[in-house]
Amino acid sequence: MATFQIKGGKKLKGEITPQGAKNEVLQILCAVLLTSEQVRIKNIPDIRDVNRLIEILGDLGVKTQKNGKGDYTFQSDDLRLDYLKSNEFKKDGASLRGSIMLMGPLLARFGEAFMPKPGGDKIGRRRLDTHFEGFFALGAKYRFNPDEDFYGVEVDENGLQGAYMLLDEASVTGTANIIMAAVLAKGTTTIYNAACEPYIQQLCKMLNRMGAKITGIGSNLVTIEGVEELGGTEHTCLPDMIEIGSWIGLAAMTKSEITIKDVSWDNLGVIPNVFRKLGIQLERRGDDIFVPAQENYEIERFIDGSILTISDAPWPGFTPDLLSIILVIATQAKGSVLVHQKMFESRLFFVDKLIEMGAQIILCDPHRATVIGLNQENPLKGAQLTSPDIRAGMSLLIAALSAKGTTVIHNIDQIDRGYEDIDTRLRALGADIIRTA
Ligand SMILES: CC(=O)N[C@H]1[C@@H](OP(=O)(O)OP(=O)(O)OC[C@H]2O[C@@H](n3ccc(=O)[nH]c3=O)[C@H](O)[C@@H]2O)O[C@H](CO)[C@@H](O)[C@@H]1O
Ligand SMILES: C=C(OP(=O)(O)O)C(=O)O
Repeated sequence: MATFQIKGGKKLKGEITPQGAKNEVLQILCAVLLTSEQVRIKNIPDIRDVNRLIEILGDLGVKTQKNGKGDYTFQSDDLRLDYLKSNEFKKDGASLRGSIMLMGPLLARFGEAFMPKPGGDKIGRRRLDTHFEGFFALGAKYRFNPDEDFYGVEVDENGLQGAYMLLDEASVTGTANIIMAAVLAKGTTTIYNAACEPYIQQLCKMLNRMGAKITGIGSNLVTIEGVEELGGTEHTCLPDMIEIGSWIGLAAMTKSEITIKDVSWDNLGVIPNVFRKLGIQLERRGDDIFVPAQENYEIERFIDGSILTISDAPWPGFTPDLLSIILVIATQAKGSVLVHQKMFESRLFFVDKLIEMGAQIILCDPHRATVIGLNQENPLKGAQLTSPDIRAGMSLLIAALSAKGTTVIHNIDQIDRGYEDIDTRLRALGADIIRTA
C-alpha cells in the first residue's frame, strides 16, 4: 500500500491554487442524469472519489467526453439501467459516499432507483433517513429485496408529486438528493430545514440554468416548482473550501508564507474568521488569501475571558470537514481551545496519533477534545502513522510537515480520495515529501 515519507520542519513558500470542490462536484455529476442533453462541467478535480463517480456514470451508459483538464461533457441520452442491479455497481457504488445522490435524479427521470450501502469515511454512523423520508414525501415507495441486497425506491404510474416537507436534519447529500428528485415532480415542493452549503447553492443554480424553478437558494427554505423536462447547460465548480482551509492550516503550522489563489472569498462564509480566532493572520488580496509567515499565533478567548470553543454546524455554521485541521493547528498555537465535533462521533480518535507525536490533547469524549498549544516551542516529532479518514489524513500530513524528523503515513489512499496530486503540489511549495508505491 502507498505511503508518504515526509521530512518535516521546512518552511514552505509560494502560491497554490485550490482544486474544484469535491463535495460540489459529486452532486453536479449526479445531476447530469436529469437531462438527455449535453452538460459541460469545468473545474472537476482529478481525485479518486470523483473519478469513480465518472466511471459509474460511464458504466450506466452516460456518454463522457474529456475536453481538457478538469473539463468534461456528459450526455445521458441512452442509459443502461440494468447496470444498477449488477454486482459491479454493488461494488462501485459502495466505494464512495457521493454515489447515493444518483438516486434522486434516477427516481425523477425513470421512476425507480437502486443503491448499495454507500461508502465514504468511517467517521461514525451516517444514516440515510433524510434521503428516504424526502423521497417518500414525494410519493415514492421503499423497495427492498434481500435477494437483491440493494436499497430501492420506486414510484407508481402517477410519478412524483410535489409536497411540503420539514427535514429531520439538514443533511447535505439528503437535501441535494431530494432537490434533484423534486425538480421533475408534478407541482410544488417546499423543503424546510434544507441544507444550504455552497455545494447545494451551486447545484440549484445549475439546475435553474437547465430549466428548473428553484427559489430560496442559500436559505433553509427551498421551493421547487416541478417542470416537465430539463435541458443542457455549462457549469464551473467552485474552489474547494476544505482544501483552502487545509492550506491556511499548513501555512500556520509550518510558519510559511503562502498565497492561496482564486478562493472565491464570497463563498467561504465563517471559515476565514475561525482561523483568525486561532490567531492566524490572513489577508484578502483581491480574490486570493495571503497568509504571512508567522513565528507564533495566539488563540483568542471569548469576550468574557473563557476558553474558546470551535464547533461544527450546518451552513452557515463551520463545516465539520475542517475541524480536524483546526485541531492540528491548535497543537502549536499559544493558548487552549475546545474542539467540539458535534456531527460525527468517530472523527476525533485520530488525536491519539498527534499525542504520539508530542501534542498536548485531552480527548474528553468522542465528540470533544481540549488542545493545549505548544506555542511552536516544542515541535511535534516524526512518527509512523496511518491515515484513518480523508481529513484526519490531511491533518496528519500537516503535522508531519511541521514535525522534527521523518514521518511515514500509511493508507494515503484516504488522502488521495479528496486531494489532487497533493505530494506534487506540496513539493512545488518546497516540502520534502516522497510517495512510495
Ligand atoms: C459527499 C459529501 O458531500 N459529504 C459531506 C456531507 O456528508 P453527508 O451528506 O453524508 O452528511 P449529512 O449532512 O447527512 O450529515 C452529517 C452528520 O451530521 C449529522 N447532522 C447533520 C445535520 C444536522 O442538522 N445535525 C446533525 O447532527 C448527521 O446525523 C450526520 O451524522 O456533509 C457532511 C456534513 O457537512 C460532510 O462532513 C461530508 O463531507
Ligand atoms: C467526510 C467527507 O467525505 P465523504 O462524505 O465523501 O466521506 C469529507 O469530505 O470530509
